[in-house]
Amino acid sequence: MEPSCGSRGPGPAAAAVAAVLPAGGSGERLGGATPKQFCTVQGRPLVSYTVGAMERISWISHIIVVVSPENIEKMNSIVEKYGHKRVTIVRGGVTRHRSIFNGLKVFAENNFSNQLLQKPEVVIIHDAVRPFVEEDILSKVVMAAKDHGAAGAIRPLVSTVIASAADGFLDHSLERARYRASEMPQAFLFDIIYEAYQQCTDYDLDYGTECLHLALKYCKTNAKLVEGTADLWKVTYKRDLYAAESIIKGNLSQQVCIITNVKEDVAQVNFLLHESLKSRIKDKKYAVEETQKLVDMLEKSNTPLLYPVVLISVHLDVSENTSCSIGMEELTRIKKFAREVKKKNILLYGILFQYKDCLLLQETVNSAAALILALIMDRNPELIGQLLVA
Ligand SMILES: Nc1ccn([C@@H]2O[C@H](COP(=O)(O)OP(=O)(O)OP(=O)(O)O)[C@@H](O)[C@H]2O)c(=O)n1
Ligand SMILES: O=P(O)(O)OC[C@@H](O)[C@@H](O)[C@@H](O)CO
Repeated sequence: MEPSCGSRGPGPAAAAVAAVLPAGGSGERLGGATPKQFCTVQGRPLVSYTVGAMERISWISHIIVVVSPENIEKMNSIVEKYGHKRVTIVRGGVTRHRSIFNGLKVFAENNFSNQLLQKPEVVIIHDAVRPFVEEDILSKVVMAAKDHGAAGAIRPLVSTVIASAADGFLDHSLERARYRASEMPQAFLFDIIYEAYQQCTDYDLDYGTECLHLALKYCKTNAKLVEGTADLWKVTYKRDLYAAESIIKGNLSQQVCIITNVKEDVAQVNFLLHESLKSRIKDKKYAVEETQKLVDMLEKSNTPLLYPVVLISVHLDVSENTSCSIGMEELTRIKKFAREVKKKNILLYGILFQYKDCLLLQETVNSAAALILALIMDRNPELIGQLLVA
């Protein structure tokens, strides 16, 4: 008997779109005691970036994060600390498919979680360890799922796929151009993917890796394949975590608020420094503020600091004499202050800008700008409170 795999169109009770993020794995291939979805990048768990990416999309009505039973409390604290909304945490299973199935049940079975959420028309399934997902690809797979029942992001293969014979020698290889790597996000009409999971065998649940396959096998639904972007990759090995950190730092370093003090005698230096920085930073805002006042502002703002905030205090030494005008007492004060604000997730660095010879001003400005960019990019907590000489 043909399984009833739900209608192609949205049911009357259908809400908009929901997302299920499987985050219940142990991350064996990455190694270490902490499952990769909870490994921190810039002090923030990887899963929080992925949840944040989904939250930024207003038409995703609900986000289901599926975690193993022993990590439910940890996930609850992440949701609270980073102010995540529209999130429901669900108990995972021993395999990825079982976790995803559990995530879907929250929309269909009363007794599965303490709240039955309105069934979505379309459900996105996206690995929680794929943090770099943008609205464009999500919109494409959702629209394709609405039209075709299922859709998934794909990417060109980097390596050729080969088949090994029982004796461990090459049996045959596949013509790489005819194949693609199945990535995430994927999207399905809820009724189709839920029916597929209800129909599938334990073997599928325990050994399968492809949701699109379940929709085809059990609901005769050929998923629409959507070309994805290069940053949809999954954090699997340690190198992937380093790559994720580098990308996140790079993104953060393009958002800079340049604070300068207001004293007239340094207006020229401020202007030149801004000019030198603005050619190298995409998304910059300017403000004039004293460092302490800025720290107080950050402290009083009740929005959680999702990332370490980099503050760079530029100390101008315009004295005529050759020796440095900043003594050990001031250096110690700066270091102490930096340690204090570090507890508030603020990384404070110092730049000593010695402006003695106007002929060298532009050179010194460029050196200061290069140091500032390096500090913003590197965000090394070991350098806080140090005074680097431009
Ligand atoms: N029982 C499982 C296994 C995996 N996943 C999730 O499915 C996604 C992709 O799976 P994978 O990369 O294989 O994660 P792990 O199983 O944790 O990795 P490994 O195979 O290296 O242990 C991850 O977000 C992972 O947390 C899950 O929700 N439940
Ligand atoms: O196989 P793993 O459990 O490592 O990761 C899951 C991936 O297979 C899956 O996310 C994509 O291939 C799309 O199905």
